[in-house]
Amino acid sequence: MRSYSLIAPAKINLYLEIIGDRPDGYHELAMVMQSVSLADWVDLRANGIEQFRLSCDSPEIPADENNLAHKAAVLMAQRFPKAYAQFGGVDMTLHKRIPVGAGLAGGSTNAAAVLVGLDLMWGLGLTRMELQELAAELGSDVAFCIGGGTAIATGRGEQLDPLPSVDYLWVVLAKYRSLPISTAWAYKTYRQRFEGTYARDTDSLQQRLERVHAGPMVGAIAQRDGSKIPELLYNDFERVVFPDYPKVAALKQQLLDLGAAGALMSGSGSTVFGLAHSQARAEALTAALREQQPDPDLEIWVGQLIAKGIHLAP
Ligand SMILES: C[C@@](CO)(OP(=O)(O)O)[C@H](O)COP(=O)(O)OP(=O)(O)OC[C@H]1O[C@@H](n2ccc(N)nc2=O)[C@H](O)[C@@H]1O
Ligand SMILES: Nc1ncnc2c1ncn2[C@@H]1O[C@H](COP(=O)(O)OP(=O)(O)O)[C@@H](O)[C@H]1O
Repeated sequence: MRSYSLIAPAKINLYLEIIGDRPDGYHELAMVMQSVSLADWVDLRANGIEQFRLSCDSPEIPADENNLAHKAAVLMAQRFPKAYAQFGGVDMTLHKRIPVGAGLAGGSTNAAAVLVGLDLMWGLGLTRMELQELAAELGSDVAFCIGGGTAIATGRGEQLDPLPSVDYLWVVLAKYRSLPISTAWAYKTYRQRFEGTYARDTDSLQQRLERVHAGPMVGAIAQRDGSKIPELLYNDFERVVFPDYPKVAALKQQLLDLGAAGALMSGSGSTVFGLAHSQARAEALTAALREQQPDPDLEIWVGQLIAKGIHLAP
């Protein structure tokens, strides 16, 4: 086929623990990642020339070679030069719905969509594992975005172990448009403020990883215990973001006060999400939040936790 439309879902982190420094300057993580129904659309159209071109409906992100989707296409061309020479490049169109600097992996999921789309277009037949290995070269979260769903993510975030779906839960996502947070800033600040706190932990890294695998959040998901999951949400990044961005902390409290079953900041922020046990409750929560905060700067989406990553548009 000469063109593909792919749906690229955002992610949230149901659990995020920073468990150590790594020699490569990154951080060792123990996370539970979760795809949500809020998604971008990524259109790919073969252009018959050896060039990748990108356009995007959001002025907030680069529409050039700095875009992570463009970087994904260049990586595919480098790895599969024969296919590139045979099929040529693509025109990529990003229809952005996922906010930027939101802790929702908007850039990562666009890059994942380009990897999956070019694999299909060029007939490469790459396995999930091969796609994830390419993805990890582009960013720590890109590998998860390929298959999505619910998964434990360790290492830099690219080592994945699938978990049973929690698609029986609903989510309300809320973010101040004018308040993006840089992932690099969040990690740097965490290191400055808390360096040594994980080093003082007497458990070895292996023991800490095992503890997370055997931890209550993973247990609740494995047992399909939807009532426990909202109580077990956790994110270390709240420790650096909340003191510097009190509006984000207040938003989480507001979601809880309005009856969210649980609430948490996603990734390095600034999105805060609330969980609900039904669509009706999620919509009631959205309406109550909107009524309390008519501020147009506050964007709110209602959605579902979903069991898939990149997929073809219907
Ligand atoms: C925090 C998380 C949680 O899911 O998500 P976001 O809030 O960005 O969505 C991720 O770890 C973000 O992953 P991603 O956005 O792919 O990160 P990268 O591009 O690889 O790295 C961006 C920056 O974060 C730092 N980084 C990233 C991952 C990691 N395990 N340790 C780090 O220290 C890197 O040093 C770099 O400065
Ligand atoms: N396709 C893309 N979509 C979104 N952001 C992108 C993309 N390509 C590059 N970026 C850049 O990545 C940075 C943040 O990315 P994003 O994925 O939105 O944040 P987060 O890591 O918090 O989820 C921004 O500086 C943005 O300009």
